[in-house]
Amino acid sequence: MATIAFREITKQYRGASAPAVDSISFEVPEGSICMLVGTSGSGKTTLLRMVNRLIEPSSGAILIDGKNVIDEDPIQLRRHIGYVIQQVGLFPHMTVAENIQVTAEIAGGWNKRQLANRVDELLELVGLPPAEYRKRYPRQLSGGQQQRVGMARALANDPAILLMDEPFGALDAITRARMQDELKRIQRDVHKTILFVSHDIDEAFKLGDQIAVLSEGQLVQIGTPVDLLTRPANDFVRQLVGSDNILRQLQYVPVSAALTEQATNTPDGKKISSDTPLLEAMLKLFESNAPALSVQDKENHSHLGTVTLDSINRELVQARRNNAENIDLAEKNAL
Ligand SMILES: Nc1ncnc2c1ncn2[C@@H]1O[C@H](COP(=O)(O)OP(=O)(O)OP(=O)(O)O)[C@@H](O)[C@H]1O
Repeated sequence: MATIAFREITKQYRGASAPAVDSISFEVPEGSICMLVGTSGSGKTTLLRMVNRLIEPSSGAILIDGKNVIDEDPIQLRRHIGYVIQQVGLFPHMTVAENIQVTAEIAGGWNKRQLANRVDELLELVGLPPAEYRKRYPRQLSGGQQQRVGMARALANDPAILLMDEPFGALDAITRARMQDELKRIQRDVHKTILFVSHDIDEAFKLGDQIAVLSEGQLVQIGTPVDLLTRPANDFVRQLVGSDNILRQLQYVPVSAALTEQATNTPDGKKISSDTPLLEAMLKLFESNAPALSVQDKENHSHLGTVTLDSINRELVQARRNNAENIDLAEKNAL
């Protein structure tokens, strides 16, 4: 596992009037997924590609476990960082197995049997039964299957870091949702530190432990999905993440935000974990016809309070009010 730390990282392309990435600092904790979102041209890909030095920074530092990537040999560095892009880039004349093992072969240190075992293990991991897919050629795969092979190839060397640049951008909505679920499942096993560029805010919410919002080369806000929804730094973030969108609030804000003050037990003992989204709590209240649910700490299961339809409604109204006040404040400040 590895931590990535950006320290005032800047990229000024020659001849450009402003930096593409402008003194950005933040950290991606090891084993977490950080989503990079923002409008087109805001610097997401540039930031991502500076990590494996496909693009050289103009100033600042990128530290991987405290070591500046600039001090590393770029080829060595790339062997330890998986890279997945939209145009998967499989070699058409090589089988699936050959495409996957090529990265491990380049890195060296594997014998034939180990390589074959590794390929099968990775194919299993990405959900392609080895016996069926090992010998196929890329043209015999669907777009989603090619993307799975791309993932397997990126994981072949067991890198601590994965860089993903709109990997699912070219897939239809259903396949994309399936790939997102697969990535979440794989991440539960492999615990990589993942930096993921996305144009799809729902994808960012679904996958991100953190979401970094970029605009014109600057980091506007970084936080958890719920941070961004409930405390957007400005109007740009509010619009981008849809903080006014009630359904999104219900989907992502946890019940712990809507506790009633009285920490009393519910009469029939219906329980719910504190990280359950409001929407799920509402459905459970409707389904069970219970007046309230007991909210339990997601770690130690202690009783934190209760949640009711009223308390959920109160939270939503309060969130709307906060949003309206923030808009007023932003407008006043702009005058
Ligand atoms: N090689 C380059 N030379 C000069 N300018 C570049 C180069 N690559 C990117 N840029 C500029 O840098 C800025 C940031 O580009 P970048 O591709 O990082 O943005 P992005 O947020 O990934 O965009 P998109 O979402 O459209 O892919 C843009 O203004 C782009 O025109």
